[in-house]
Amino acid sequence: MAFFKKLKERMFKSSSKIDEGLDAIVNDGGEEEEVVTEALAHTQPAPNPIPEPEPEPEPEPEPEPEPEPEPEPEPEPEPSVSTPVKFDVDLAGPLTEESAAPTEKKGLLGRLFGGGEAKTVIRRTLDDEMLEQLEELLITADMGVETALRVTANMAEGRLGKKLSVVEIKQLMAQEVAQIMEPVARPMPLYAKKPQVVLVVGVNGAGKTTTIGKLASQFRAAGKKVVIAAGDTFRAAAVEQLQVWGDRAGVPVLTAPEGSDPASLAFDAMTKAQEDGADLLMIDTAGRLQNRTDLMEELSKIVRVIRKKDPDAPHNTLLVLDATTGQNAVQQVKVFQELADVSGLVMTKLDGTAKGGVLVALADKFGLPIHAIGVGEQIDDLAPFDPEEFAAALVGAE
Ligand SMILES: Nc1nc2c(ncn2[C@@H]2O[C@H](COP(=O)(O)OP(=O)(O)OP(=O)(O)O)[C@@H](O)[C@H]2O)c(=O)[nH]1
Repeated sequence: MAFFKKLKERMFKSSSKIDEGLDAIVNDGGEEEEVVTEALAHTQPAPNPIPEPEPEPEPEPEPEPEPEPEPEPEPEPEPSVSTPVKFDVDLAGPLTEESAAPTEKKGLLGRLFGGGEAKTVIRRTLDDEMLEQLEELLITADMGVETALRVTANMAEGRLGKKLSVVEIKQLMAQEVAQIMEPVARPMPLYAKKPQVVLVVGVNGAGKTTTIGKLASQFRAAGKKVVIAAGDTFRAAAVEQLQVWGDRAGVPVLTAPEGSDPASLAFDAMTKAQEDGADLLMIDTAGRLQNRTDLMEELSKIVRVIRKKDPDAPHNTLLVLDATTGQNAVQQVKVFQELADVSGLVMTKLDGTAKGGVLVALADKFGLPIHAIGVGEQIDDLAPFDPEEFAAALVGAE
């Protein structure tokens, strides 16, 4: 729950983009409606229930053959789902005869008892034009055309012609996004195997080093013994940075001289991790995509070498992606799937970008497990991926 608050704050750029877009869409052709809120319920102006896809069949008042001669006054047929009255009822509790009374009566009653407060909310009828606008908005949030189409089509199912407010659209959107992401939300699997080898791949600057540091710290806090191998031997700065993270996490970092063979370092690290009885060995790698053939050769050599020690290694190949690259991340997944046997994704830098929607596109397109998300540069700014929380933070829903 605490992380959700942080996630919402950090994903402000993505959610405010969607927020502003939704305001413009609903205002364009929407109509003001008056709703009555309970004074003590500090809710959004219009937390009307989202219209259900299928209209509920009206409950037929069954004429019960009562043995006792007690003529019960039957309730009036219910008002339509999207009236302000229903909203009041929902806030007040279960539907009762009194609470199902028409709007004016309820509003008056509310006012008489000092509890009702009239507010206006803008609702727009969901039609093809509005759907197209919603789709465009999601595309600008980097969700990609196909995924944006899928989300809006699911939102529309059984709801065309219904009136929706911004708050309701957000809830609906969050619901559909979460549904797409649910199947891929899986923490990195931990095996009994010692050491479990985690190969970390991704382009330069994606956040590999930072992610390794954060993960190492979390595993260590969970009582795991971790060893890190600074496999990007081509950049002295990368090695130094990893050492800093290792120190922070209290985890040993194995390094090799600049320009030396990363596979040889990986082999040494594997030997050390085995000798030390480490639970996890995390291997950082270079990310120079400019020369794909070299990179592929380098990665496959690392894999070949560590397999001499354990034929099942690496047990996980994590692809780290930078959210600020937006749709470009889609291309990166394709390329790294060719270069390595990617088993899961970590998306970094979801803070400070309006392109968070790309993670939805990745979930939809590749179905690869999403293990964690990064929302800052501090050691505790990496969290397991929770689809509902992510979806709500992305669209700015409660
Ligand atoms: N805002 C933010 N910055 C991040 C996040 N993750 C990493 N960074 C920053 O991104 C920059 C690059 O991160 P690194 O971990 O060095 O990336 P790398 O993939 O190891 O890059 P190379 O060492 O160049 O291969 C650093 O300045 C990090 O502090 C995140 O979740 N949010």
